[in-house]
Amino acid sequence: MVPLSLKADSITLEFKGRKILQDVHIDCQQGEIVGLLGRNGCGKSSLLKIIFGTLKPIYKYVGINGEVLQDNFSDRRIAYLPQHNYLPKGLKVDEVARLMVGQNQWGNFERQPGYTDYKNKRTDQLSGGELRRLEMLMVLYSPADFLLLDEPFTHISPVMTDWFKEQLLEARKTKGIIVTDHQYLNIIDVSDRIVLLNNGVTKPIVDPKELMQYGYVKNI
Ligand SMILES: Nc1ncnc2c1ncn2[C@@H]1O[C@H](COP(=O)(O)OP(=O)(O)OP(=O)(O)O)[C@@H](O)[C@H]1O
Repeated sequence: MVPLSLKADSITLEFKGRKILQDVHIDCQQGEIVGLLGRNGCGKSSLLKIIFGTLKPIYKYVGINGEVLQDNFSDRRIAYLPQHNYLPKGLKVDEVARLMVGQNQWGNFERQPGYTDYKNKRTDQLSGGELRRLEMLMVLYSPADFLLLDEPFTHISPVMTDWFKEQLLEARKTKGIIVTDHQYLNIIDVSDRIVLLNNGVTKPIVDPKELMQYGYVKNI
């Protein structure tokens, strides 16, 4: 089967006349992990929100295999993990999981300790890290073909980081993933290729040492 291809192109974003993204391009194939790096405030979260459809830019093209997508959150072809916790407080974990997890993924999802340990609780009874792990699991096991993950490594402990990298590689078997985080070594470790967002445009990074030339890291 030919892998699906997500393409975002010509993305231009301004906030109150300040240009954030200038004709940005990024793409991702089913079966690959693309790591998105960039300094604070360069527009990484905005770019993911635009691809997902919750932020309206001046111009965008977002498509899968040439089919233009508008509000990707409504047809669930793309799933998005926002930078901050997204599950409202007071929801029953098992009920919200059944809404978010893909039917064909449920069997694998319901065996995950990140779900079984908390399935009889409410979202406000979990710690920040427990909630983050649950939110990540729900996105990873969603029915979407493509995942956009904003800072999944932030706020989770080292052992959880290793667990999450394994989960990402498992999800990659059937999905395409764009992931951003300032824990750049984890991003480099888990990604098939790296894209740097710098001065409003994306640049492919072939050698991690280029990240020094662009001033993203001092040493690598
Ligand atoms: N709703 C908004 N109104 C005005 N400016 C905004 C808005 N959202 C974001 N910005 C600005 O746009 C720029 C890009 O923000 P964005 O959150 O996309 O950056 P980021 O690369 O994800 O940053 P970080 O790595 O710090 O999370 C920042 O300068 C931010 O202050």
